[in-house]
Amino acid sequence: MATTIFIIMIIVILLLVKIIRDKKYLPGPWNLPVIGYLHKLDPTAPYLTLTELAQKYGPIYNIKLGMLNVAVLADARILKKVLAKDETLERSPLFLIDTAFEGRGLAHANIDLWKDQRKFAANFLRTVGAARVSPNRKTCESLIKKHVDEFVQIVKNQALGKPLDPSELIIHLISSTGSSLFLGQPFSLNDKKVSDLARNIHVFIKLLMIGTPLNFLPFLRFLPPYKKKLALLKQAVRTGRDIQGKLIHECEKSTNSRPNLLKAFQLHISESKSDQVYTLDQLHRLFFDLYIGFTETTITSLLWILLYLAQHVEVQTKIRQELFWVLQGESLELADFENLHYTKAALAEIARIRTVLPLGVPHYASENIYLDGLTIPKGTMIMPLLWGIHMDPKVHKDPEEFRPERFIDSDGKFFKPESFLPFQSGKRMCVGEDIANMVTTIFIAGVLQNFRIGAVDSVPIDFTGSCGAALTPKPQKLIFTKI
Ligand code: HEM
Repeated sequence: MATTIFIIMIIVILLLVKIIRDKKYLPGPWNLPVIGYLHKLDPTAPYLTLTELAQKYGPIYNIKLGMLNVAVLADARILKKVLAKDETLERSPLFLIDTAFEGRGLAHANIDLWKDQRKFAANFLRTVGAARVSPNRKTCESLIKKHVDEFVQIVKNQALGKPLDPSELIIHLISSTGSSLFLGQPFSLNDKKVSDLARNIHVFIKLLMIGTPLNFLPFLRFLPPYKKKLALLKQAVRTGRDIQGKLIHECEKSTNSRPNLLKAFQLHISESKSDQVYTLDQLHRLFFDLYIGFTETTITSLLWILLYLAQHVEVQTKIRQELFWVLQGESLELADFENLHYTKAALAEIARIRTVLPLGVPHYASENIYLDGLTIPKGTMIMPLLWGIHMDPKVHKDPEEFRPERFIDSDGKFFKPESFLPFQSGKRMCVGEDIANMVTTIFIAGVLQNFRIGAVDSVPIDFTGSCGAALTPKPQKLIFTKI
């Protein structure tokens, strides 16, 4: 009996020490054993629950999701400091993500593979002109323009003045731009494989919601609803790999001389000392990651852009006027971008008010992180709460108001405040920032030089969105009329 009481006392003391030690680290709400704070996360909008907690506990706090410690960072300055450290380069273990990516590819690759593949991907993007410093930026610009022109022509010919849900056309625009860019092949409008892949990715990303309990409590996979979800995810991975296998195969057979991922990769297969990295499997996974990165985020961005422009006709007018003055009747060139201050401000405001990745892409503390007197313990998931940063009323006044002017300085020029981080920061920040900005700018210019965008009469635009890994707008119709 005395031994039992002694053991219980030791356990209680150890638990108390742990609780006190945890409290010393970061503030945060009380968590239940095993499930942590999962029961309180809004399953459809976890970024809102986490932003409310930031208002209560401050811009850096700790919660438990399942058994995993999570440091939620809702302050841009702190987030940048944390992501600048080599000890936070790794991705966090998350059951669904690990099941889908198996530590390979690029975006969720284990750290050694990531170092090599990140360099490879950055070089490849430079080669095809999809980077800020590249001799081939003009080629990339023409490629995007060609696809945007195609979009404009289809709307003109088939949907002018009629209610149109633009999502299918946008999916086609972006997925064929992505294929041209990564595989060097322009795919025809009738090639369903390309947009099927993007559609499949959309399903996949919806299933990959970071806040889902299955990510933190893998044993749930044996219960029916989660079992079904896991089966759907595995099916989406199989379908995706099947379609991309066909695309890569077509690329292999092609006589096209444009650079492509396959050629670049094969060059490494012959030069590489390690046959562990440059394998066919890794090529497929890398293509998948680049394709996901490219399609899901830019499709989502373009849809939000159309909805916000449709709601704010005065912003359309200002962008059109700016394009008129800067271009003077000529067509848009990359060199013009730096003079399109209002256009860039409008695009930034849309990226702020509807953050495409509201929970960012989490990292992981592989060592204790010491910062401004705070400690993030080794083994903690680092969650960049991008929504919380972009909607913080202390840094973005009246955050729910759509106001491009907040990105214009006193000289009338576009400026990027520190608290605007749609692509995160640090060594692992998005590799596609530059190409994403090229696509959105060329798109907005192409569309507004040809159309006035409006809501369908008496149907209010729905800005709520639905949240998987990305926050995507709900399907809805708009009207494109001739200017
Ligand atoms: C509006 C468009 C986009 C947004 C908002 C966005 C956002 C992000 C964010 C927040 C990350 C996580 C960075 C980190 O872990 O610190 C990321 C990573 C990544 N993005 Fe993007 N992205 C966009 C477009 C693109 C495009 C066009 C590509 C394709 C070229 C791309 C490819 C990737 C890849 C491969 C990663 C993983 C990087 C790594 O782990 O090293 N993204 N993106």
